Amino acid sequence: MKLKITPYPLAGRVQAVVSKSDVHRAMICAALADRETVLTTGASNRDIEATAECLRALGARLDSPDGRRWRIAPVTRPAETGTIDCGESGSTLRFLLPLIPALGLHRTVTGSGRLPQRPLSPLRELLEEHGALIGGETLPLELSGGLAPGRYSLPGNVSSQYVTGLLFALPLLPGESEIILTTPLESAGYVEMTLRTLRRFGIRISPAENGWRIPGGQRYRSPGGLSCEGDWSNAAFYLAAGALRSDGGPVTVGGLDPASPQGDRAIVGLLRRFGAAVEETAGGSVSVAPRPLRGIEIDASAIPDLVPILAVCGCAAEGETRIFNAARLRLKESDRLQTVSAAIRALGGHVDELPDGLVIRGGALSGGEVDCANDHRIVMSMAVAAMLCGGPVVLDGAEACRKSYPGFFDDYQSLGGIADVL
Ligand SMILES: O=C(O)C1=C[C@@H](OP(=O)(O)O)[C@@H](O)[C@H](O)C1
Ligand SMILES: C=C(OP(=O)(O)O)C(=O)O
Repeated sequence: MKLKITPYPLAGRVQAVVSKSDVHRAMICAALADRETVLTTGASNRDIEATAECLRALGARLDSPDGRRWRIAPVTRPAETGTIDCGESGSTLRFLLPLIPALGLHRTVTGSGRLPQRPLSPLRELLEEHGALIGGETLPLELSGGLAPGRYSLPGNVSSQYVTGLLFALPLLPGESEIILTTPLESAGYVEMTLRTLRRFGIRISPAENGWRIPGGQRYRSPGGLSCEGDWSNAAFYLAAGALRSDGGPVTVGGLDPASPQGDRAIVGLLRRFGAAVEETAGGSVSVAPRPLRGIEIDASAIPDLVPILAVCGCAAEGETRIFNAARLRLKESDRLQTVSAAIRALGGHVDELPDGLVIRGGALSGGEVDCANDHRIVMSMAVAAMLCGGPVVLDGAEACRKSYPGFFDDYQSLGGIADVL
């Protein structure tokens, strides 16, 4: 779908959508638990649907009678074989892969879009070392065998999703296991989210030197009901929009927990460092109003998903914005260092692509057509970048926002944005 955006300053209030990261974790724990769980999530998205479908294929029962809550009955007697389709969701794939051998199941695991190209080593090798049998070079993979408790050593800078996947599976094994990180952990907030959800389901995990110790033989215990939290990653698009034009804003996003373990909460401090006026209220709202912005240096190791929108902020800031420690961005739904650079250039901006980062020079944007590369975060960041353009912007492939935020353009229009299907 091609969408034409007519530049207009956004202002007003929207409610945060649910964090898909929080929902994936809660759904998986609920599917492993001792009794039914009701999750309150609000509206769903493609990635959440992918996890739900995969958990069904593992033998859990999930239904969402009102589209805002999920009733999840745990895996009881799973079928011997079957296929689990992770769609385009990297989290779903990396979180569920270790569970298949841990539960002693035989499954074909598949996925689409860029997922087959996204890395699975060293998770795959670790699982094979510990007894899993994995057939196929890339997706679809055939998994069987079992998983033995023990020492799981892996680097911390490829994807934190590997660590999360192991943290779900290892408590189910008959003996104690350890996860040892051989390099410092990036995206650490996501592992904090995992540990918090595991605690809510009664799973004990203790920190150890460079990793965690995981007692075996544990049972997931359902808390009965659980509410998933608002998404700082997607809120960041609209919070940034509040800062970008002197004749726009303020933009307020409600439903955000200031104490959330989500690393992307860092958007508040980053927008302040750019120079924006940011106000947080006790009720969980954040309001951002424009001020003159200046370029800053940003270490992206803990906040990979913020990079596309931070690059757009860089376009609106005076001077240079440098984003570093972002090599992992090449392994997402698109090679985001390349696709963000190409998109900003297509709109007339100035950006240099480095092996592990971006340098953006602020200045006026003209407008133009952007290939969104089937990447939701490119769609949403460039819809916001359109506010900075002198002429219209055409987003080619705007439907990719369904991966995490299907209502993105409804909210865009409620803030005054002008988006027309071509
Ligand atoms: O655990 C999660 O929910 C996620 C972890 C991050 O990935 P990496 O750890 O691979 O950076 C992030 O980019 C992704 O959108 C969601
Ligand atoms: C990288 C992302 O998700 P995933 O890895 O789950 O596909 C994302 O949402 O930006």
